[in-house]
Amino acid sequence: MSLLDLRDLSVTRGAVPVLSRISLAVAAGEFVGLVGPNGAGKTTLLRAALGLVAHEGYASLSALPGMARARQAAFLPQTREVAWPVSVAALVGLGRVPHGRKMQAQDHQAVDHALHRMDLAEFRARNVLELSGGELARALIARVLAQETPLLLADEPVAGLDPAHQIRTMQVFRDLADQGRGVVASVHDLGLAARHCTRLVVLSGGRVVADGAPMQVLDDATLATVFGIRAFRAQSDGPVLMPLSVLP
Ligand SMILES: Nc1ncnc2c1ncn2[C@@H]1O[C@H](COP(=O)(O)OP(=O)(O)OP(=O)(O)O)[C@@H](O)[C@H]1O
Repeated sequence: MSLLDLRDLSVTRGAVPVLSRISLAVAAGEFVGLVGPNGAGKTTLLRAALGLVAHEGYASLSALPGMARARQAAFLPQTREVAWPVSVAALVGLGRVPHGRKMQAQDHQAVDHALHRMDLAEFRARNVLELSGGELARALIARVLAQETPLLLADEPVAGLDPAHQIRTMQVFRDLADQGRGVVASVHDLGLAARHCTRLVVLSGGRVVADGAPMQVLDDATLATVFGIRAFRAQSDGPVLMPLSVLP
């Protein structure tokens, strides 16, 4: 069964087509990495899939009423601004709002679990306005984890995290997929994407230009034509891909 179904999804900004007839289904058990150069349409695709951007075509989530959609899919936006001086635990607890009741034991458990997964247990009482950029990014990821939805959509979740927390976050997402949930995340680091995702979708110029197993998708031709780079490949406890140089 698909957790997300997009059919002929198109978005136009002004007179400019930003997404052109994207068809994509995401099943339980998949961790889909959305990769592509700056401006390829990754953010627009995630937002249109959620119905946050006017679009043509069909997006299964956008057809749902707000609260039902928030119980089906959690969304981590690219911007990480928090305006209120609340505790980390209170921020993460906002992930429980779609479950629509006063916080109960299972809600507190979900918050604790999310804090632990993002290595934030010691920060739970800290004012979010006093976190570093990476700590705040992790707190916002914890919030979407606490939402405990079948599907998680994340826009550049590992940007700004240190290497250990990048790997840990990608592993958390992979674990969610392995446990039968679905994750779609835009990722610029092709090495992390190749290593942790079960599937990569390559966007370029608002179109899907490749879709499949990570190391097959990131072949020399795609790296050259879409990203303008060449890369080193190896195997070491899984696939290794290291961008090496920009092609002339
Ligand atoms: N409100 C807007 N008005 C006009 N053009 C827009 C608007 N929002 C986005 N675009 C354009 O749509 C295209 C896709 O933008 P989008 O943010 O989806 O790309 P992206 O793949 O997420 O890029 P990045 O990797 O830089 O975050 C870009 O060319 C961008 O300039």
